[in-house]
Order: sequence, then structure tokens, then C-alpha cells
Amino acid sequence: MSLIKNPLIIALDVDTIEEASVLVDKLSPYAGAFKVGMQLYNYEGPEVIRILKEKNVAIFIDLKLHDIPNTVAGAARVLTRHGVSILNVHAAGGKTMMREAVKAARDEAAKTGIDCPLIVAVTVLTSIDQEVFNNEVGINGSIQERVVLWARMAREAGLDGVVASPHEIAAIRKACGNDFVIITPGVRPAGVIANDQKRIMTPGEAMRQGATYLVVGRPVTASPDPAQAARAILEEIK
Ligand SMILES: O=C(O)c1cc(=O)[nH]c(=O)n1[C@@H]1O[C@H](COP(=O)(O)O)[C@@H](O)[C@H]1O
Repeated sequence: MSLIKNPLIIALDVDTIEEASVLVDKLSPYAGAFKVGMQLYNYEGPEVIRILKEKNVAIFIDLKLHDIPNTVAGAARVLTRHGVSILNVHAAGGKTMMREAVKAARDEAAKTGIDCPLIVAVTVLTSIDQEVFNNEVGINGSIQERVVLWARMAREAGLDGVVASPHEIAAIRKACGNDFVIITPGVRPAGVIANDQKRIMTPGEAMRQGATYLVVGRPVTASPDPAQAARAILEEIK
């Protein structure tokens, strides 16, 4: 969507509208979009979307919808009314769930004249490593194989793209083509702490692999100078 002016999406993982507003005011010159996830949305509700949109920034609503198809379709339909730029669902919810979500969002957009968000599927979370994937999540095979399978499935269901770690970007690009949107969290500038992220790369490496958008939270928002941290990432991916 045209409102997203560069590949850097900043994750607003804070509790309140006040904290989010401070970050947006500091970072809007450098961010292509801001991500509102389960922490901020579950405390402040849809009001946070309205207030941030008044600042004329693009919003990625990250609620990782995962439920039966009818329930996810209903959520995708009402979230579309907020006029967000990106919305996500879990690929693990299956193809019918994804297809119904896309249909509900597109129908609502056509009915209301609101732009339809890009709809993307979360694949294997970037905090999961191969051992946890096999032994705790309980899925056999490599993470990469699974991510590519789910990316193909998302594409067949009519989604615009996926969320995946930088490690799978090249394989997804090969399987799903150049127009497929790949949103990549698990991004850490060189020397920055990984926190709970397991499958990481630097911003420059992730873009060279073929990412469409990078999602970055703590390396920017927890920095003593968030604007400088964001500027440095933009410089690195130029
Ligand atoms: O869907 C997401 O955005 C997401 C998927 C994923 O696999 N990994 C992941 O970290 N994210 C989100 O991306 C952001 C990463 O934040 P930092 O680790 O602070 O950079 C968080 O808001 C996560 O919720």
C-alpha cells in the first residue's frame, strides 16, 4: 500500500497510547510503518489505531489471527474497517481459514471503499529454533521446509505474503516469486543483543536476501536514541 514509504516497520511493543505516540513522533521520519501488536492493542483497543492514524502513518495490525475460519473471517472483516495497511493470520490455521480471511477483508473493502490491507501469514516464529520446533511444537522436518510449504499454501489461499525469519527468505522467494510480500522480524544490527529471537540476521543481510519489509522493535525502541537507531538501519539498507 502506498502509505508504506520505506521497508522499515517499527514494532510498538508498549502498553499505552502515550508511550506509542512518543515513539511515533520521534520515528515517523524514518519508519515505513508502525506495528501495533497484542500488547498495545489489547490494552488500548481500536482507539490506538484511530489516534496513530491521525499522525498519518501506516499501520500493521499484528494480532496473528488463528481460530476457526468463520471467527478469523469475522475478525479480518472488522479489522479492515480500521483502514490498516497490513493484517496477519497464522498459516497454521490452515488454507480454508486463510482463504476466508482474505475473502472477508476484500469483500469488506469493496463494500466500504476502504483500502484492503495486505494480508500475510505468520509462518514459524523467529523465536523458535530447530530443536524446539521438532520437540516442543512437535512438527517433524526442517523449519525451512515447513516455512516454504506454508508460504506456498498462503499464496494459493490468495494472501499477499508471509512473515518469516531472514533465514527462509531466499527459499520463499524461489518458491513464491518476486511479487510475494516477505515481512521479516528477527532483525538485529551487528553487535545488538538478540533477546528472545533465535533466527536472526542484520538489516542489510535480510534485505539482500530479498525481504520486502523488516520488522524491528527493541533495537530501536529500547535504544537510548531511537531516532538515531532507526536512521542507522535505514542507512544500512539503502
Ligand atoms: O508477526 C510478527 O510480527 C512477528 C513474527 C515472528 O515470527 N517474530 C516476531 O518477532 N514478530 C514480531 O516482531 C517484533 C520483533 O520485535 P524485536 O524482537 O523487539 O525486534 C515483535 O513485535 C514480534 O511480535
